[in-house]
Amino acid sequence: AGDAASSHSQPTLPAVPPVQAVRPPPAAVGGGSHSQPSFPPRAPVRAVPPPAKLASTATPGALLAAFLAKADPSAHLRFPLAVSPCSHPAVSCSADGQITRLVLESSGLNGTFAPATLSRLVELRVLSLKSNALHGPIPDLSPLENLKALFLAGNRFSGPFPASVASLRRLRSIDLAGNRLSGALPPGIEVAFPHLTFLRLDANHFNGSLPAWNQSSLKLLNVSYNNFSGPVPVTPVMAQMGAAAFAGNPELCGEVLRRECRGSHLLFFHGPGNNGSAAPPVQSAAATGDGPQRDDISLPDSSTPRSRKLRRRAAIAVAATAGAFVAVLLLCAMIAMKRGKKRRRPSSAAYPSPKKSAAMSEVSRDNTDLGYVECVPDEETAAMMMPEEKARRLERSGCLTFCAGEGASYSLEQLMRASAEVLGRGSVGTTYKAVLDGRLVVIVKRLDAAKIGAAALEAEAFEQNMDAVGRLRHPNLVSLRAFFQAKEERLLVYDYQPNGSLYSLIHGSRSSRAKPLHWTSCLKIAEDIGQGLAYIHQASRLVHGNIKSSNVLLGSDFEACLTDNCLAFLLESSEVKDDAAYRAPENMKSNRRLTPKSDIYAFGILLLELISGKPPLQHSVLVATNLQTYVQSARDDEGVDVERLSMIVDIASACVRSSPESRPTAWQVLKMIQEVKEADTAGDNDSDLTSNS
Ligand SMILES: Nc1ncnc2c1ncn2[C@@H]1O[C@H](COP(=O)(O)OP(=O)(O)OP(=O)(O)O)[C@@H](O)[C@H]1O
Repeated sequence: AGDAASSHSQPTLPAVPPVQAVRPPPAAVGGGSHSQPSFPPRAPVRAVPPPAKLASTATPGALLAAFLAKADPSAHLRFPLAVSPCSHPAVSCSADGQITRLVLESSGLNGTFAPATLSRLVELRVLSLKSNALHGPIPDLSPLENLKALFLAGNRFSGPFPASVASLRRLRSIDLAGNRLSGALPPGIEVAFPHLTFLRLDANHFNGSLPAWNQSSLKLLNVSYNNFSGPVPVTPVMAQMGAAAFAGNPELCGEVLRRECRGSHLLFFHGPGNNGSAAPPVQSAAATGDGPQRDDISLPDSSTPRSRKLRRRAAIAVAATAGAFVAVLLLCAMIAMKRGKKRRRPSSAAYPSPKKSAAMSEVSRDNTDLGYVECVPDEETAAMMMPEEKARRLERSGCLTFCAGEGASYSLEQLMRASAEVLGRGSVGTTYKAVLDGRLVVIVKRLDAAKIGAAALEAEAFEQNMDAVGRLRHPNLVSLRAFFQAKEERLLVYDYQPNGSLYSLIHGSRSSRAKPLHWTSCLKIAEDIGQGLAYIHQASRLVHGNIKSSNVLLGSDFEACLTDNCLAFLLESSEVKDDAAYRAPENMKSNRRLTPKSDIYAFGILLLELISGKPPLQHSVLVATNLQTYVQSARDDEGVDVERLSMIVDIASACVRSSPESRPTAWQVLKMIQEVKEADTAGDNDSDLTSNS
């Protein structure tokens, strides 16, 4: 139990049940069985000797009582100390009755942490006193040599980083966030914990320089909102954490923060050899053969010093991205998930108990009407655990939202370990393929603020838009599963579509003289896209805004699915750059005022591309082209029924009319395509179905 609970992810800590008025049995003082079923309502809850008088052979129960006497002076936590503490769910014990785990989170402890009390529970593996109001210094904990997880976050502890903690070499998880600890970190702390996986020191008053942590085991580090100064050491591990891990320290500088240090050069990590750890595995799509092989996603050639430098920067940037992603997720792990859109915390606890989190996830899994599960916005939590001026500095921050009807289908730990691979860079950001625990594959789109208007990234607007997009569920749409919103991060998580894009299918591996796709495949794909588009327009009254062959992906059954759905709002204030061929004439100059009729125009262009196998036609070329001849000449070796082919060309022609008002609706387009398809299926010309196979 100790090992499991010592992992860095909060939910592994056992739940603390609601505090009940539990009273000891009349004759159970000093003993008691582990399976004591109930306690008669009599006798005082605690009769505790002061710590100074504790015998060196004091029992675990007596030590715990001594701790509670100071930590809970009003004795509102009615802990059944007269019997063995092992019977309490907050406590785990070894076979010989030694306490190995003590979790007293959000328990209203508002006194001090008395020395020589819990620190004498030498078999402790896990100690969590999170989200109380304990004050004063953290006492000497050096006897706790077996301790693996120490969670003291969200209290009011003051004084320096406890030197005794630095002597606990078995520690893997340390969370001291949200206290009033101050001063410099003890020298050598970067090598004090060989197995460290999780270290949170954020929202304290620490100062001095940052140590160069570089344990390959370290998955989360957060020192934000302190007063650290000087360069952030660019070890591979620290570079992975991303800028958010160091934010809120005005005097910090260096490459990781993209802030030049006064009087010195920016720091760069100069490759393996500096303790040897490597950045997370990131490959270009071209390297793996997965996704379109486009020039713009490859890193610079490494043959020149400049390109090596660029490559290094790119690697650090990608590593930082992955780190930021992980940091955002872990930040969310510290925060309770709440049902629905409720925003205010009902309790004053800075952190939820693991039990609450687990219960929330259960609810969200079971309740598909829920819409989505939302984290408590970070600043609210921060406001409860941080001094006011820090709370003011902390704007809206990390929040994970699962979309319509989704429970958390992957754990934070899985996400933390996910490896990321760049698939490409599109109009709104960079797309990654992330593999969780080597099994679950998701697509993560990291939005690029430089490509997107600031207005679209405004937190409320972004959330509203993504909420609407996240509700779209249709077999021909790639589902948005979750989105993340942090101060400087916007991440979208989609289902992974394993069979590439329609762009690759039509143009990718084919030579310029290759034939277009099989006629029946064309009809099926056209119908699929039409279904997805009609759903968007009709069911949600949204606009797709970016219909093109690279935004049609093929699912596991080769069904065509529209992706990047309804992200037009992200591009409203950006310049029109790419894919002009799909742009309706009325939208040529501006991304504003995209309408369903803009989508219909793009669909018409896509339809022509699909059935001709040729690149999309620019509007100027289109108006001067006889589309019937254009398409028929592309398919003249197929023996496709000319009448049906001409019907599809007619549908496309209607879609690309110059006047938006004269274009059909998505439902009309779909219906017309289905009529052609039905005629084809029931048709008299079976040879159509075997041509071009
Ligand atoms: N859900 C997904 N499943 C599998 N591959 C995907 C998924 N989403 C995107 N991709 C792949 O990632 C590549 C990059 O996608 P991205 O959306 O960033 O660029 P794009 O589609 O070329 O441009 P734009 O952003 O303008 O739509 C795509 O070419 C596609 O092959």
